[in-house]
Order: sequence, then structure tokens, then C-alpha cells
Amino acid sequence: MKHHVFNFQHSAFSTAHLNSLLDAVTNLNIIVIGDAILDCYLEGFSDRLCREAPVPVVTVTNSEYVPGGAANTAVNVRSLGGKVTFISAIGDDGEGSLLCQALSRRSVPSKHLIVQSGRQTLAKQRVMASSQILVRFDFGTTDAIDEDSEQALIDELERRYPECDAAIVSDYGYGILTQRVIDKLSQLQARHNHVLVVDAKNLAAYRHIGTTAVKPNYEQVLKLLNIPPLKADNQSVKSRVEQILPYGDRILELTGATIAAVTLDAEGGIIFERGSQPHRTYTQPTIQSRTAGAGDTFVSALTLALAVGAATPLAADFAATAAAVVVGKDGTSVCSAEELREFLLNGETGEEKDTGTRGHGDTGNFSIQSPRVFEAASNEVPPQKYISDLNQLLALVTSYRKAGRKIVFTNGCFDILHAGHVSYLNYAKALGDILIVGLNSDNSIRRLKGSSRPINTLEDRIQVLSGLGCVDHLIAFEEDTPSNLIRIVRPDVFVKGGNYTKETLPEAPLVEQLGGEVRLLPFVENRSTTRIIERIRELAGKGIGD
Ligand SMILES: Nc1ncnc2c1ncn2[C@@H]1O[C@H](COP(=O)(O)OP(=O)(O)OP(=O)(O)O)[C@@H](O)[C@H]1O
Ligand SMILES: O=P(O)(O)OC[C@@H](O)[C@H]1O[C@@H](O)[C@@H](O)[C@@H](O)[C@@H]1O
Repeated sequence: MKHHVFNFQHSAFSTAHLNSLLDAVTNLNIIVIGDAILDCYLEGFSDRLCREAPVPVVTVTNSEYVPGGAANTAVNVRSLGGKVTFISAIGDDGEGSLLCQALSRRSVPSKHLIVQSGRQTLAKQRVMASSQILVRFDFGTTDAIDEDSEQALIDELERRYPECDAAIVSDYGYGILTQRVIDKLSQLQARHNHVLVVDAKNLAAYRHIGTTAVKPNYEQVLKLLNIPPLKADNQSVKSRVEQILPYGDRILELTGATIAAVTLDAEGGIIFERGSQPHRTYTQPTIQSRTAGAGDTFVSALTLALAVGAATPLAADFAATAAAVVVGKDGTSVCSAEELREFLLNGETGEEKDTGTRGHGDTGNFSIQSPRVFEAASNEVPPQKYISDLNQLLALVTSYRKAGRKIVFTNGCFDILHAGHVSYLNYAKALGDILIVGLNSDNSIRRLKGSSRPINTLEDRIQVLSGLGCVDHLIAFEEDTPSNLIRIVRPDVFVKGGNYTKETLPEAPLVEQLGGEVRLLPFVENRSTTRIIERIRELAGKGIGD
């Protein structure tokens, strides 16, 4: 297995950061161009089966029409405080009128929609019984728009593009984003260089248009990379995050974007950016989320944040927080500025949800430079990563577990930190959400390695390891093995270097007994503290290096 070096950026944006961002995005002019859909919800109850066939009979008590697809993205931008120019094409039919009415009720103007006669507006009708979707019927024309509509749409884009603050493409592959429209977008972008975010089923089609960010979901990223989905019985790769993580550069290359925000539903997301370490966004996993369009919310919030110049990790956390608001809702949903504020007020940001303990690593602090421009600055002291007390450790892991975070634990001396350690710790972090490191105390190192060790005191080792973004928490232990810590942490994953085997690892049975998994990571050859010390001794013996 190829040994990748991963180093997540871990931000800790406070509620204040996200609130200020919410203020700053108000009234931005955002173009949303893409496939407008009318989402219909026929809601009712079912208490019997049909006589003709064993299918439920639903007594419909309510019907609702909601903007869907690109129209949902437009509504999300609006409800977060942006002004929207929504460009799409609909038919001259009842569904088209219902969609315009639904948009207007949500303060999104339909005056930029092209009406193509004879086209059937896209509509997706869900039949629900007691909040459960039983079936979805899809109607509407999915062929490319006709030439006249295409020209009208291009003209509209040409008129509006110069004055916008950012643009979103929401392309479900239903005929709005023709090659000519994409080419026009590319020309306009070359001229104006706006924040341009693309959410498209076929991202490869946007590779050369100067995209700022793309937002593929799991299926889209698999398609882009031409790789199969993760199988449940895969022994070496256990999560989507782990599967996608090595592909950051490839995704950026294939999409031509500067930023790729890959959303992985209940696993949150990974944000890749050229020249930066990947950033994770977290979510409270909702196993049976009935939301449609969390991705639309994510892309809307991400675009607004990038448009005011927020640093990418902050923009991503803002987007993840907005998505967290909608995943609690049923059906096609939006996140409003008020809901987001309330969510933040309750201390439930994407990073802090339920734990109250995050807030370590890169602070990504920012200040407002002009009403619309944010800039990253790092003048906050990172909160302590070191845990000095076992009760505090227990409280911490309990809250992480409650928030659905996957806890990875490893332990070691980390006496003179070297490249092998860094690579190994980054890899360990990638196996879950939170990495806790058990550090041998000075006495326990003396017992294990002799009286000349450690070279660096516990205090110094704590300080050095705290500087790594991948390490979330550190705790020292006096004993020869970290068994006591393992009993408290009950790690989901216990990690050691490949110089051990499961058989020679004394902690392995305990970890498995507690329901955790033991992972042995690839060993980086020729990197060890002992080797470094030997080398220094050799050189000193030759009289070199004084
Ligand atoms: N089941 C879930 N539990 C918790 N959070 C979720 C869940 N599904 C989605 N999310 C949140 O919403 C974000 C976007 O979700 P997802 O990856 O499903 O996008 P998508 O497939 O584009 O969505 P859609 O097509 O419904 O718009 C995720 O990164 C995550 O923050
Ligand atoms: O891609 P297919 O399934 O054909 O169409 C899109 C739908 O699944 C839904 O997508 C969600 O993101 C939302 O945009 C929602 O409004 C929309 O109806």
C-alpha cells in the first residue's frame, strides 16, 4: 500500500466567526444557473393495501410544491441573505407556473427564467405516507433546451455576469448547461474572474472554465475518478473519507478547480485546495436523514462565504453548519440566516456540536477588512491540547462519542520527532475524526529504553506534538503500556506502526474486547529516534558536528 502523508487542517471557528460571516454575506449578488425542478410532495397516510395489487393505498391529505434542483440552490442563497439572479429554462405549463409561484413565495424572482414553449418543466413528485417516501415520479423534458432558449439564456448570462459577486452552476444534466452555455460561462469568467462554484453531475465538462470550487458528492467523485464505491467488507479502507483522501490532487486536476469540497453525506466532507492540506468538515450523522438538497445548502453557503473572501476552511465550516441545519428537516429544505444564527447561538457549530471541546489547531481567525472582504489572520493562541486528568479525558471522549465522532488512539514516546512520526500520526488521524495520543512519561521511557532516554522531557514532547494539526489531544501515562488509557478512551481505532504485528501487540486483545479495531500502519523505513541518536553519536565519535 502506498504510504501517503496526510495532514488535515483543523479549524476552530467560533460562533462569532460564523456569525460575522453571516452578516458579511448579506445582499451579495449571486447568479445561480442550472436545472430548475419543481419538487412535489403528496402527503398522506396509508392504512390498507390496494385490492388490485399488494401496494399501499395512500389517502392524500396535503400537497406541497417546493423549488428543487438549481431552484433549491437559488432559494438557499436567498434565505441566507444573498440576492439571487436565477437563470434557467422551464416549460409554458402548469408545473412551470407552480414553480414560479413557489419561487416568488420565497423571494426569488422568476424574471430571468426562459420559458420554452413545448418544453415540459422538470417535476419530481414524491408520494409520502406518514413522512415516509413510498415512490417518486419524475416528469419533464430532460433534453437540451432548443436553440432560441439557449441564446436567450446566454444573453441573460452575458447581461448579469459582469455585475455579480459570485456564480453557482447547479447542473443535474437535464439540458440547461449545454456546451454553448458552458463555453459562454468560460469566456465570461476569463473576463471577470468571479468566485465560480460548480455543482455538476459531470464535473469533467467544467475543467477548463476557470472554476474556483467544485462540490462533488460521493457518487459524483467516484464517477470523476472512475473508481468503484467502497464495499462494506473492505478490510483496509473503512470509510469514504479514507477512500477519497488520497485523491485530492487528482480531483483538482480533473476538475481544474482551485478548491474541491467533496461532501460525503453522514461522514461530512473533505475540502481539498491547491497548495494546502485537506480540511475536514464534520457533521452529526443522521442515519435516516429525509432531507433532499443538503448539498444545495452546502454549495450556497460555501459560495457566499468564498465571495466575501473567507479563508477556505472557514467557508467550508460555514457551509457544513448550514447543511447541519437542513439535515434535521424533512424533504427539500433550506437554511435561513435566522435558523443558522439560532443554531450557532445554541453552540452547535459543525465543529463544536455537542462536544463543547473543539477549538484546537489552526485558529483560522479573521477580521473584517472592508464590508465584504475577510482575511485570515492567526493571532489566537490555540487552546491546550494536553489533558492532565483522567476525568477530563473521560468527559471529553464521552462527548465526542455522543456527537458521533470516531476516536483514534495511539501511543508512544515521540522523543525526537521525525518524518516517520509525522506521517504516521497524519495517517492515524485520517482513520477517524479525533486523534488522541498517549505519551509515555519520562520515567516510563527510562524503564523502557534506558537511563539516557528520553532526550526531550515530557513537557517539551507535549509542546512539539501539540504543534501538529493532526493531533487533537495528548495525555501522558506512567505505566509500561497504555491499557488504562485504552479502557477510558475505548477507541474506535487503535493504531500502531507496522513494526508490530497484532500478535506482538499486547494491547490488541483489550482494544478488540472493547469493540475497537486494531490498525497497523505502514512503517516508514530508516526513520527512528534511536537511529537519529546513533547517527549523532557516530558523528560525535568522528569529531564532526560539535
Ligand atoms: N445523513 C446525514 N447526516 C448528517 N449530515 C449529513 C447527512 N447527509 C448530508 N449531511 C451534511 O450535508 C452535506 C452535504 O451532503 P451530501 O454529501 O449528501 O450532498 P449531496 O449528495 O450533494 O446532497 P443533495 O443531492 O441531497 O443535495 C454533508 O457534507 C454533511 O455536512
Ligand atoms: O438527480 P435526480 O435524482 O434525478 O434529481 C435531483 C433530485 O434527486 C433532488 O436533488 C436534490 O439535491 C434537491 O436539489 C432536490 O430538490 C431534487 O429534487
